[in-house]
Amino acid sequence: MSMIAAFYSGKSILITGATGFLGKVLMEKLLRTSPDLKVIYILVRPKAGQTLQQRIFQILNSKLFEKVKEVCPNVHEKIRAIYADLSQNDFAISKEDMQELLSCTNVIFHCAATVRFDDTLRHAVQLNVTATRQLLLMASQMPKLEVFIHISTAYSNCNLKHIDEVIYPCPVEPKKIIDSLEWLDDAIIEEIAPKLIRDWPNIYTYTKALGEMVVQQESRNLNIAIIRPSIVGATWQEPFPGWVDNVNGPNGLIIAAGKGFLRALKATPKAVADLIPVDTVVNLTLAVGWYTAVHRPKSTLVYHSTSGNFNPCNWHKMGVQVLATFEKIPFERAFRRPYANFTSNNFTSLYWNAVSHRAPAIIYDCYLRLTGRKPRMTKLMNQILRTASMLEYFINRSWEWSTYNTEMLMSELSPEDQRVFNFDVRQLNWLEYIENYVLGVKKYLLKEDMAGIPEAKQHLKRLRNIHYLFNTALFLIVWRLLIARSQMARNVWFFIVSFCYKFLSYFRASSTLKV
Ligand SMILES: CCCCCCCCCCCCCCCCCCCCCCCCCCCCCC(=O)SCCNC(=O)CCNC(=O)[C@H](O)C(C)(C)COP(=O)(O)OP(=O)(O)OC[C@H]1O[C@@H](n2cnc3c(N)ncnc32)[C@H](O)[C@@H]1OP(=O)(O)O
Ligand SMILES: NC(=O)C1=CN([C@@H]2O[C@H](COP(=O)(O)OP(=O)(O)OC[C@H]3O[C@@H](n4cnc5c(N)ncnc54)[C@H](OP(=O)(O)O)[C@@H]3O)[C@@H](O)[C@H]2O)C=CC1
Repeated sequence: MSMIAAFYSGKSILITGATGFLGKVLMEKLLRTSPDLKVIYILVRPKAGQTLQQRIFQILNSKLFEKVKEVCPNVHEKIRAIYADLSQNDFAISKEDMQELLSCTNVIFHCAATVRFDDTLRHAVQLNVTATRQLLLMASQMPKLEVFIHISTAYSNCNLKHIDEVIYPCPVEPKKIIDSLEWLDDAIIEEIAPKLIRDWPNIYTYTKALGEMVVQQESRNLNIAIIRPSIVGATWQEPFPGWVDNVNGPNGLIIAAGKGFLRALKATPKAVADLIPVDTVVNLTLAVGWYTAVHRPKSTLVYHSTSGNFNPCNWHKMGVQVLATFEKIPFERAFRRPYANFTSNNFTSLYWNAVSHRAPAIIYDCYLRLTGRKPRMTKLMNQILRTASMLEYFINRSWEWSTYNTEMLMSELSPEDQRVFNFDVRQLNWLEYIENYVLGVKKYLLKEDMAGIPEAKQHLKRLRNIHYLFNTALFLIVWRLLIARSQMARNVWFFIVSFCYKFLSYFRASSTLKV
């Protein structure tokens, strides 16, 4: 019997960010392993013209939840969606709902955040810092609360090289920042933002660091733990391999590379690609929830959910495997054949951007214009290059994350829990994982059918022929221009032609002799 699963049985669990990538997998695993939990409260806002109910209906009827329905047929009854906007005062939750949450909640998983690297400082602080403080305040008024789990990121201290499982202080107190945002206007905030974030690469990682500090300062006598995942990727095993549902992190770049838009990346091939499957993060999160509630550690423990020091893989290996998978399982209607180049040199990177990215986009847009269609490739390419440049910081460095707490927890689990809530990435086979990942991107993000693979392969062959034809034509044109202008080029040309002629004559003569 799993002790972790038993712990969540009968519990009322509050999840923020349940409609996000991590939140959905967390909700799925909870329902599948503890189908007799009492209720999962999820704080949701209406979005993209959908009501709360429509959003939940769509999530629960997605492929991700198919297995859950076998063990928990009344899954809809287990989820109680509560209208909330985390950027508002009191989360804009109604009085009745708030009362219910305060009196019933046993466990909190705080996953909600803005993960955009380029968000405004005001919005990122509202979501990643103020909302965390507000949730902690709510938690302190919950008499039945046993544990509060805060999801942070392994990159919250990415301005350091070696990162321990401790909360590091930020140069400016979060409270001071929250207070000043109340009276400063947006223009001034954006002006001071670079000075505040100092050596953090973006507002996201900086505000996640502030969020952790808030957790430490406002923890009162709450039973809290922090999880720090690195780059969260598609599912490894559960509920099935390769599930992924947004374009964040590597996903968008995998699409761009598979469709042949992105053919070079400013990356350090030997740097560690610290990817961690989302189901591994969820298993660790649930195990930490159980451990913290049952063992009540004296201080707030931080757990790193990273792969680098258990089972390292570098960007070169990952890139090669991604490309190999594109050969086997190509994406449909690629713009160019997937090809790749990692370079850490600025000049080479500029060269590849011009030759491999911008020039083909401009040529294609000219073709669209000439055929009376609207040009779109340059805009798309700019978007992809902007995204790639935002992620560059993370693919050109390696970090060392200590994992004492994560390893301690692993040793505390029963063999059954180690199996059901496996977060041991030493067992992960990268080649297999990446293949499933790319397949998942094709199936669940691009919604492409496997039956289209032969046609996609044909399309790539056609692209290869066009590529050869284009290169040959380009070579001949350049050469013709050179010959017309330079005596030296003419001499070289006559030398090559006479050499080939002599070689062929010799070959013909020797084959005639043999006969
Ligand atoms: C030595 C030789 C070796 C050879 C080997 C071969 C090498 C191969 C080289 C080339 C090929 C590459 C192959 C790929 C293989 C592996 C991939 C490696 C990449 C790994 C990247 C790792 C990055 C890790 C970062 C981790 C940081 C910390 C993790 C976290 O804690 S949180 C989660 C991270 N958060 C995010 O990822 C959010 C990032 N996104 C943003 O901040 C923003 O979206 C933005 C990028 C700033 C863009 O903002 P905009 O306002 O301009 O646009 P908007 O958001 O409105 O979106 C516009 C449209 O673009 C789409 N889009 C958004 N994000 C992405 C994306 N990441 N990729 C692609 N497309 C994206 C979006 O959907 C919109 O589309 P539309 O709706 O159709 O308009
Ligand atoms: N993905 C990754 O690579 C990593 C993620 N993390 C952390 O994991 C956690 C989850 O990330 P992930 O699932 O990837 O992110 P997503 O962007 O997929 O999900 C974010 C969630 O937060 C919710 N949210 C955002 N703003 C509000 C708001 N104003 N009111 C209510 N809900 C809101 C979103 O709701 P809605 O659907 O309505 O937008 C969504 O459910 C975050 O704390 C993140 O920092 C850490 C390391 C890596």
